Amino acid sequence: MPEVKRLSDGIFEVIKDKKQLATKNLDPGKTVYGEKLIAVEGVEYRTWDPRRSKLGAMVLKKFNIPLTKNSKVLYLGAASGTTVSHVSDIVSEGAVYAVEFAPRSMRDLIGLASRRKNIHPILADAGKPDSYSHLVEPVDLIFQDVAQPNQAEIAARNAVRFLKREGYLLLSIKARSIDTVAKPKEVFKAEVKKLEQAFEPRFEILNAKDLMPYHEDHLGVLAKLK
Ligand SMILES: C[S@@+](CC[C@H](N)C(=O)[O-])C[C@H]1O[C@@H](n2cnc3c(N)ncnc32)[C@H](O)[C@@H]1O
Repeated sequence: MPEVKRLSDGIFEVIKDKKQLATKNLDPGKTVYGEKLIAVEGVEYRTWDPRRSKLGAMVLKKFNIPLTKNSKVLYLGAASGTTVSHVSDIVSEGAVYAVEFAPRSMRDLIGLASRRKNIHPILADAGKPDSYSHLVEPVDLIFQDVAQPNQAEIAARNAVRFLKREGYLLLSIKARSIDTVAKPKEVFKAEVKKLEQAFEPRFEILNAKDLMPYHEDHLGVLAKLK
């Protein structure tokens, strides 16, 4: 019989044959991307694969993920909604504003949002927050996974527009999207420095770690507005 251990608000570990990350399924009986459903004491959980999710990897790398069931989240780079669906489970009474600019992914995301009322899909370029400012309320957390050369700048533009004063930024930085030849460590150092110094608003970095062994050459960053 599997057991469940709570890691933080809405995030669990299911202990069966081996430990698995999981969230409580907001849409019982349904899977989103081929993950497993596990019932424990009448509650259904969906397993969460850290190799398919930078946020999942950050949980396992002991980032303190500042999400609660009431959190409002701006999610930049939603793709087809793999990780968005887990955020939707976690912020069960909050909201996820999911921005994605690829129409094919947006179709999947709209399908997901039709079953999960806390997901608000937005077809837009995350680098142009003015184009969706009428659709998004002030948020407690911005999660960004866009794999673009100007990742830090995109984060700052959205933070100044949407992040509450005490809000958090969780960022996945992909070294190869910024510089294909430089050493990832050097790229990470420069990006963290940008977040701290280059833009208004400036960020205080609370945690920054690579996401190995789940994602190669990716840095996870947790930051707060200064
Ligand atoms: C690495 S994938 C995201 C995976 C997703 N976060 C997950 O865990 O399920 C990056 C996504 O960001 C999207 N993207 C890249 N640049 C973007 C931009 N400027 N605005 C909106 N979406 C963008 C891409 O189309 C792609 O779907």
